[in-house]
Amino acid sequence: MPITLGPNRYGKAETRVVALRRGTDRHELADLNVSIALSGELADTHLTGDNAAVLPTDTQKNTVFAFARKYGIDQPESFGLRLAEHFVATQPAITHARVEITDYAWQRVGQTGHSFARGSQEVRTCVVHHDDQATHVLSGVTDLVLLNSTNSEFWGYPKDEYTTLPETTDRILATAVTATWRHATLDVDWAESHAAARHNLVDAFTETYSYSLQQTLYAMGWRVLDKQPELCEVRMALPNKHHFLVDLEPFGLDNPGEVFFAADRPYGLIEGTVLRDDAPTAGPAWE
Ligand SMILES: O=c1[nH]c(=O)c2[nH]c(=O)[nH]c2[nH]1
Repeated sequence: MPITLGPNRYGKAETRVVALRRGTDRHELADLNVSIALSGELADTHLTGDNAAVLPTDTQKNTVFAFARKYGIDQPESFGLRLAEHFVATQPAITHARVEITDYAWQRVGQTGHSFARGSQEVRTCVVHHDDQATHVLSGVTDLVLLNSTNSEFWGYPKDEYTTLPETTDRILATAVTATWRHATLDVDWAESHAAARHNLVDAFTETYSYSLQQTLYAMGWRVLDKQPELCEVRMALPNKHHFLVDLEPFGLDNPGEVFFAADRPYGLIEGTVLRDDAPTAGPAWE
């Protein structure tokens, strides 16, 4: 039976780089987690152990640190593009580079110019795919935790012999947004575009009177695409962070929607894509 090598890629995952700009007393801090995956003509190392085409993952890690020093880290997207283009341009066997970056935001605290605090779990994300055919950039956010304490209903769903969930016309709607959006062009102000997308997601969440988290998901993706012509597709995963009304009757107390049990699992997971009809093809962007 013939057996062949299938798709493969390799690279250094999760290089944690912190870069300080000390130009003035007001330091700039970038804190990234960078994962590189290279692919191309890599059959030999798999089939015979010939490493002539295998730039060590250790070298890839060193390149991240060297580029942080040489070029600084401005936006994760521009740093990712620089790395992806470098590996494809300098390694003859490498035809495709994927660089994934998580950007941990630090907020300034105090008046020193050199003091920072990490607040929420929220992180900024980006993925760059680069080969000689095309370059794709995805940007996003994970763990953006949002809650509406009213303006959410859930009813009208099918009921079978296993259904116990009561219909509700007033509930808490809470989620931790993972959203990723695809850029239709590379001519983008990355910082501005990211801030706008986050803002549009939050606005749509807060302003939508919701009959389901699915409806809210679509409204969020729609708002981003409606306001941002540079983007063509938004993918989201929204866990439904259930808040169950606690029965306080055994204690002789009523509970008019004021005391909840915040369950952490299981949770409903609502996932979906919103995209323009004329979105350019995604190619390997989501791989
Ligand atoms: O917004 C919701 N969508 C669902 O699909 C669902 N299922 C469920 O039990 N509660 C909810 N809420």
